[in-house]
Amino acid sequence: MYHTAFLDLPHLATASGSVQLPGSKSISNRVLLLAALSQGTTVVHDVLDSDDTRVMLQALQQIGCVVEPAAVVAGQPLRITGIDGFLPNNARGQLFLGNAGTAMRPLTAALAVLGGNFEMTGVPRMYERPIGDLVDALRQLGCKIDYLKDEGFPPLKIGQPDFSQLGSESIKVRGDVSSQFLTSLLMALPLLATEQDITIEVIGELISKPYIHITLQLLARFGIAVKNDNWQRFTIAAGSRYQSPGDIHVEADASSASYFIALGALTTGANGQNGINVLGVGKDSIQGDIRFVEAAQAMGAVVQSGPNWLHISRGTWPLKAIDMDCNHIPDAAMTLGAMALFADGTTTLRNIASWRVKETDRIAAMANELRKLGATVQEGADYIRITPPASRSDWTAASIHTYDDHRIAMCFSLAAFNPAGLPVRIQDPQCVGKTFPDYFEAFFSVTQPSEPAPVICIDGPTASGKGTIAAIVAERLGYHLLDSGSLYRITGLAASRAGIELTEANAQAIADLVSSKVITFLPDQQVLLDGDDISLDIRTEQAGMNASQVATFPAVRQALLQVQRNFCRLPGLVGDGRDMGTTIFPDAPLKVYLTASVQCRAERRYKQLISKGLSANMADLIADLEARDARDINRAASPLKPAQDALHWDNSDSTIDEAVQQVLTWWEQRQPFAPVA
Ligand SMILES: O=C(O)C1=C[C@@H](OP(=O)(O)O)[C@@H](O)[C@H](O)C1
Ligand SMILES: C=C(OP(=O)(O)O)C(=O)O
Repeated sequence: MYHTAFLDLPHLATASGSVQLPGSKSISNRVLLLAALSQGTTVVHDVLDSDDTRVMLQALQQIGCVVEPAAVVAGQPLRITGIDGFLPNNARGQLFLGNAGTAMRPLTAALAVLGGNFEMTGVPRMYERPIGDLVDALRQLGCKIDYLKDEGFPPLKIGQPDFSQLGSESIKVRGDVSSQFLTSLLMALPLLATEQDITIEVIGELISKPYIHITLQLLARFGIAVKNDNWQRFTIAAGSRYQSPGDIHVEADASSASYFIALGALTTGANGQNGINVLGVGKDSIQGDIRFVEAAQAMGAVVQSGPNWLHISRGTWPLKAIDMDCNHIPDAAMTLGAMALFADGTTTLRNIASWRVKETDRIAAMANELRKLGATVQEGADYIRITPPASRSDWTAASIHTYDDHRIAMCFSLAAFNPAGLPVRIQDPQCVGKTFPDYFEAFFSVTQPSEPAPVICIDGPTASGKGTIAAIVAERLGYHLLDSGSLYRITGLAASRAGIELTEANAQAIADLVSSKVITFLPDQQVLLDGDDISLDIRTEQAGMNASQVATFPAVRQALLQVQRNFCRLPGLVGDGRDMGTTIFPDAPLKVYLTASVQCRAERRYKQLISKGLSANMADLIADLEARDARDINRAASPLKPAQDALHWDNSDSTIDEAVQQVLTWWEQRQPFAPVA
């Protein structure tokens, strides 16, 4: 996940390949709660690991469930041992539910029926998301729920219910603000339907109906039968008791699939590959958002599908504008808003009033951000109408505000395929953590830029501070990092570990070996070789000697040129070394040449050595640095010298922060985004 303040997506040209999507949020949080209420242990496979499921899991542990392991571990199932319909004595506490509607609402209903003493809290936006219709319905039953702040909104306080007046009348709930209220009752009321049937009656139009279908399907898996009379009355049979199904598998998230379905519809592939494969969810999905496929087809996408896969490629181009009632796909419909940027006319998305009470006011947010890109947008209480920029020159480079809404961030990544060749800035990219923490990594794994990904070169003499500064700049921008100075050490180490003798005769074998390795530079000078931490191993004296040996082999030098260029990947690269700007990336858009006086560099080295408890002598250090500079400057291959177009920074009297800030300012000056006010 990217934790940067913003993430710049360079202009993108093509997309192809496969993405395995993470688990469905809606299924994960339902399954976790149902397993928690059940008798027995449920083994949950492929559960989503994200902010929304983390708050649910934490809350379930607080109410007395045993969860093993305590948090999701990739590739491992979760074992949940339920409370079998009863809270432990004296169950109480404060539950933090972030901004997860699928945690706040269903847990409120379940705990209000079970009768614990709980405070239900969340992030500030959660306190603006309605819950009054659910509270009203639960109060009809005899549940005790108080508002701790504003009437009709969390935070809430749940107390002991009194079911003595419970009669045979149906429980009424409004269905036109959020279907999650009905879902919450459907999951909580089996706990009460031991002696008698319980009927829920929906008042007003039921929105987001397919989510009720998910709820009913999963209730059935946990042994609860519900009679559905035309989506108006739902009857839970007397004698209900939650029973674990044993193993249960969470399919991939159909709403998350929408971004990749759109990607397939928008793009052509590169290198003869065509289209995007989405793995983990397919035509048999129980999730309503799978019907986004039909909407994408209506706009021109060509989609093939199997039980748990989809293949999407571009069909009609430009896309066809549509006019669609999107009530059944409220989340995925936002992706249609982004696709509308590429349509041949005006697209209207209707019956989406619920957008206004989700992570943010999504109608207003989509309208604002689409306008920034050059679209003409009209919004109403429950619709949005989008006309794409009239021509290429009407597109503008936009810095997209994301309103702490994962879907805004994900939707607007698609704008990087604009016909105007413009990059797109996504602010606060970590908001995708709500449902798809690795969204941008997945996105970059199947997209290709129109120009090589941007590179910032930071060259300079030894001990000028370039390594530290490059690492911080890379971290701030979310870019990859290349510490080219350590590549010969890494090559020498890789060869010795593979048992290859470091001789000229083996030069090609060494070159092939290093080309096949995955080398990763992390901040704080950590280096990984195929995932193994080799940071210390490459710093030994032996590693230094091996490095000088392999550095004399032309085949190795040639291979390393390509290895270094391969670091230039989305979203961008910061490379530090001596010949980044002159030889390796001569076309880089920013080249910095960092210097510092010999005296100053020697002092830094001195302090470094002393702080590690090593002995040091200033005169020797100065002599060493001077000799090293002379060697670097005078060597025949790629000598140390500033590129002609490099910007110079003398680091003798500046702090690391100042140098980092300078590089970032130079970089920002090259971006077309309007400065953030
Ligand atoms: O039940 C669910 O899992 C959901 C229902 C929908 O909400 P509304 O019913 O409020 O539209 C949807 O937007 C949300 O992301 C998940
Ligand atoms: C509306 C959403 O979330 P929540 O489950 O919090 O309602 C969403 O994921 O788009």
